[in-house]
Amino acid sequence: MKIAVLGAGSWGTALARLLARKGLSVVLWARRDNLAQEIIIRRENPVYLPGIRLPETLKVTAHMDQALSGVEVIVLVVPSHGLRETLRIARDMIPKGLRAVVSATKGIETETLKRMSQVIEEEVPDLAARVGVLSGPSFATEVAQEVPTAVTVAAHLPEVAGLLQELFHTPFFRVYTTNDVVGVELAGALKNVMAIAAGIAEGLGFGTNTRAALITRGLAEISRLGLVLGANPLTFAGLAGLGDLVLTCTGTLSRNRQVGLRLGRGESLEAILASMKMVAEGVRTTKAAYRLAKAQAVELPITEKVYEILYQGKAPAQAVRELLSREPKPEMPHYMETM
Ligand SMILES: NC(=O)C1=CN([C@@H]2O[C@H](COP(=O)(O)OP(=O)(O)OC[C@H]3O[C@@H](n4cnc5c(N)ncnc54)[C@H](OP(=O)(O)O)[C@@H]3O)[C@@H](O)[C@H]2O)C=CC1
Ligand SMILES: O=C(CO)COP(=O)(O)O
Repeated sequence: MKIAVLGAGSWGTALARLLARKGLSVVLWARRDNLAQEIIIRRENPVYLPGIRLPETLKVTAHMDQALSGVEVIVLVVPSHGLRETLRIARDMIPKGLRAVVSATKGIETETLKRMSQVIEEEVPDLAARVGVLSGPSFATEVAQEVPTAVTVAAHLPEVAGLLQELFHTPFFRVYTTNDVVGVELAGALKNVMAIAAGIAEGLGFGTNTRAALITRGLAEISRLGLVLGANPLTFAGLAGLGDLVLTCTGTLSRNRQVGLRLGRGESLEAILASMKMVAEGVRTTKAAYRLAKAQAVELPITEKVYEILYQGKAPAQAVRELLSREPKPEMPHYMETM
């Protein structure tokens, strides 16, 4: 089976490596030819996944027609703000016999408030039935080091989920399936907002109590919005939900948590972003989540404070004071209380 991985950042490179190591025929598409050439010559992605040797069999190109020629599965791993543009380049070259397209991107489009699978369905309607989503706690570097990892694949059709499960499964990469596409996508996107919040708390010098509170109340917030948008609430207790939330709020490898950490220590967002080569999806997702919450009239207090810090210049310490001085309330919504 031939597979195209579109996006030669850390995650695209790690997933392409995983698939190629399984003996599959894999082409990695980079949008810049100089990066593609560097990867081919060095057998390593020096910009996004340094120090990881890539298999000789892995093909790399910056030409979309070459990447998509004869493929049966497409893996989309460009940042969320580049997905629509990438699909527009690719759509006329997608072979008729494509069996599945899977998004490994974690984000929500800021302008349209659409999830990545919705963007795919909109840009390439013929593929709507064959869309899947891969998400869960999985730092690219650790996957490339073959550290035991478990993730979730979501698809509306069981045969698509099954195909993708078999495709990605390895002795170190365990893949579960679900049909809750909405829940898995929202969980993967929104945890990045909470990772920024957890980083801010750490940057301000708070401790593990604060982090645990943010993870738990963050999960409540994600579930609240997810429920309104049609997700299965149990998804948020799974790998794409709690699993990824814990990973990104605690893991030093998280770029979103790093952004928060530096904000909490007093750096400006502009300076932080200017110094980063890699994407921190949570910065854009905060704006999307804030807008979604307003549109759906759902209360997201942590997201709202992260939004004010990122986009309205609020001082992190002031945001924390405001968060804590909100009116006391029950932990669970009334309809979930047993007495
Ligand atoms: N890294 C990780 O551990 C994980 C990441 N993800 C998700 O995967 C997605 C990709 O992230 P990741 O690989 O880490 O990102 P990186 O920051 O490592 O790399 C970004 C890649 O996307 C390319 N790119 C940037 N802007 C565009 C655009 N507008 N159109 C097309 N390509 C573009 C970059 O190319 P160029 O060099 O030319 O700028 C680069 O190849 C994100 O949604 C992320 O949340 C999910 C799980 C794990
Ligand atoms: O999504 C991720 C791990 O599951 C990666 O998180 P960061 O983008 O914060 O590094």
